[in-house]
Amino acid sequence: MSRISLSRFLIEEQRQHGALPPDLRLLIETVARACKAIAHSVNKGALAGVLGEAGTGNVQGEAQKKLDVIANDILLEANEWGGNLGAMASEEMELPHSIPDHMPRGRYLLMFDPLDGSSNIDVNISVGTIFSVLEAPEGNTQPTEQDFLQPGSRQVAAGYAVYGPQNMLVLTFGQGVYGFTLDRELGSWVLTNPRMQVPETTKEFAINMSNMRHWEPPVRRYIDEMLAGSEGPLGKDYNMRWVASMVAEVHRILVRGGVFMYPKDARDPSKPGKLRLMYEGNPMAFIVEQAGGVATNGHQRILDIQPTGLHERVAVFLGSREEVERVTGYHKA
Ligand SMILES: O=P(O)(O)OC[C@H]1O[C@](O)(COP(=O)(O)O)[C@@H](O)[C@@H]1O
Ligand SMILES: [Mg+2]
Ligand SMILES: [Mg+2]
Repeated sequence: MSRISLSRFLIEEQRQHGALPPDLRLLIETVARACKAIAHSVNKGALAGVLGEAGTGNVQGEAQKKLDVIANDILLEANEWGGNLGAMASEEMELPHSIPDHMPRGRYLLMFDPLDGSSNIDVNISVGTIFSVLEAPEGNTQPTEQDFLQPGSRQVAAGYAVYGPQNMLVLTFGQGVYGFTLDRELGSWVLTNPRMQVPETTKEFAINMSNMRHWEPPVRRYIDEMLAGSEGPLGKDYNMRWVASMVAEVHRILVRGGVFMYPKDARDPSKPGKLRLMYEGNPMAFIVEQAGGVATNGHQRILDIQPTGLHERVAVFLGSREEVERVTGYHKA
């Protein structure tokens, strides 16, 4: 079988669909290279002394793990010299990081969650990287935070890497979703999952059930109905999974279907959810929609939300069409 590397795939994609400008292709290659370096650190774990706390906090008041900081630095360094970016924003940085004057600049804006699911690092469960690419407003060579605040429907590319039993990279440019597996010996990403599709129906859901008492009535109703199984109104038995790494949950849903939820809850009424819109909600919503699934905040399509802040939170319901439409309908009822 002839193997299709990421580089070959990107060049063919450019030729066939014309949807992939050369500078975007190079940007994706740079991010993919950075993810390979992050995979290397994650996979080495204790052998490289990268487990445990960094002893610092991020802008959102969360304690940073060593690997949160390492992954952030790897992405910054790789992309600073890539020549295709105006600025980068990250979960781990309060403000956007502009490309310094002496470095080559480009027209794109890159956002990332350098290490998603960090609570799983020290227990050897899958973690990942999530990224989203926007175009800077035309002619703007010094992008500011304001320039990042575009709805997710304007993303030109999005993807995630999952560092697990296999390291995988999943990408979309708005022409379907493609998955690559890292060949660790050769160091190359190889196309293994062309045209990934989320099955329309499912019997599997993912939610942190320990938050049940804080949920809003539509979410309680939906979960109660699923828990009632074949004796309840939905007429089927459901299974539940909760990895606590959004990348791992979304990857499972892309492979075998399911519905993932992190709803708004009453613990902090000022926040519309736990997950971050710009570098968790939007890229995952773009990927899921491109794979035939649905992604909403319970009320509207995530990709239609007009962001107001770089680290804004969002409620997330995503995955198999039938289930996401059902729970979204309950919010509207
Ligand atoms: O610990 P909880 O409340 O179940 O939250 C788990 C969620 O938090 C996250 O870990 C947030 O990501 P970070 O590790 O990047 O902060 C999601 O990946 C996951 O879905
Ligand atoms: Mg995250
Ligand atoms: Mg993170």
